[in-house]
Amino acid sequence: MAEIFTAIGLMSGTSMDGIDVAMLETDGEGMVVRRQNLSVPYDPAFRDRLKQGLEDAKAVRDRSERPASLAGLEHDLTLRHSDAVKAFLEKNNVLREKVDVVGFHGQTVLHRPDAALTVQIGDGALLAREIGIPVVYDMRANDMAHGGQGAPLVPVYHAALARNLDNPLWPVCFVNIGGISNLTWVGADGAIVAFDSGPGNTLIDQWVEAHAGIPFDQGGRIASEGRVLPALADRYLSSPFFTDQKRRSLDRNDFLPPEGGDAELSDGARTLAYVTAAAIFKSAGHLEAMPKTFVICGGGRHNDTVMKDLKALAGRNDAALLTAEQAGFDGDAMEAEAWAYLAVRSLKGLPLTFPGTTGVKEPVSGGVFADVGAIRTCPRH
Ligand SMILES: Nc1ncnc2c1ncn2[C@@H]1O[C@H](COP(=O)(O)OP(=O)(O)OP(=O)(O)O)[C@@H](O)[C@H]1O
Ligand SMILES: CC(=O)N[C@H]1[C@@H]2OC[C@@H](O2)[C@@H](O)[C@@H]1O[C@H](C)C(=O)O
Repeated sequence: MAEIFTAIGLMSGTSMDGIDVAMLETDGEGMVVRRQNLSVPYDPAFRDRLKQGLEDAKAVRDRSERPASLAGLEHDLTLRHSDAVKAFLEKNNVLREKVDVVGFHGQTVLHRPDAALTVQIGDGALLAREIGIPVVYDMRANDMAHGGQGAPLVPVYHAALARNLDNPLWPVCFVNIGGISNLTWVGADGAIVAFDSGPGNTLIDQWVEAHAGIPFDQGGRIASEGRVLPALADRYLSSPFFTDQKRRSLDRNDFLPPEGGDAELSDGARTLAYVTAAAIFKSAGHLEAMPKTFVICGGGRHNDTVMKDLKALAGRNDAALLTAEQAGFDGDAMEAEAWAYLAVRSLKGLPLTFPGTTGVKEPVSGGVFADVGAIRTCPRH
């Protein structure tokens, strides 16, 4: 019988809104039992420190470099993850001895696939010592070392979930609308193709923060009062990203928010909501066959204006559109669950990425293993 692991995943995504914690029992292959999850938001002051960290990271040329400001941030970020794990265990009455491994994403502060450079801050050894559970971290580096773009990594988990769908119309496409959006196409035979599909919530967040002083457009309400400005939408949708066959992953700063004079508040939010939805379908146009079922995950599915546009675009493509919950999943916990799943695959030496996901030359595993007392590269890579 395949070995079953209890794993916790930790995700701090490009939106920098907080830490998602989720637990799974899994063999790292087809068997996935989803357990509890918890979201721990960052306070505004820490979000500001993370944003500054992205600025400081622009000077980094080697992924192990930590200018003084980043070293301190990495330390504090790691302790926040440790607190999040402890809060999760306590809230759910889970003994730490019952958890075999923690998958730790850390925070991406720089992602330049064109320069084979991706930097996630997060000290796996410190985390393992703090929580007393082995940690697998730094899961993007080995992919890049083998010619991949280091992202997206969630697709292999999406593919495992796709196998649990009741009677879907194939091909199925999982869409994660986080700070950046990414999609995973799964064929009826289990084949996967994946890539980042364009800007997600980050532009909307940046726009409403700059012009209304709020972190995001709750429910897409501000957007619902505006109208789409075609010239502004086109400025984003005509980006070379959408025609570049090689570019599969994006950095948070690859798309920048509009200037203040480009629109008033609600028209800007409305236009960016449309851009978020349209970018997904524009990118899906590169797939060998348009999906028949879309499963929408990530924080962007809470934006009703984005969802309205997505439904209209799916309708025009004769596709069904489901939220993660309608498909039987948890759209907020999915990335954290994926990091739990990836940690188990890493322990087993199974591939995390494939030529069809990150563009890596051949399927590769990855991750660094930090035992409660020592660090080593994961076994069997
Ligand atoms: N109720 C809501 N209404 C509108 N938007 C929301 C709502 N809740 C969350 N969001 C959006 O979702 C974002 C967070 O999404 P999510 O947690 O999926 O991103 P992430 O994991 O940080 O990003 P990525 O997947 O790019 O790493 C918020 O910044 C916000 O824009
Ligand atoms: C470098 C990096 O952190 N990329 C993130 C980001 O956020 C969404 C998209 O861009 C995706 O490529 C990736 O995260 C998800 C979890 C992934 O690797 O699958």
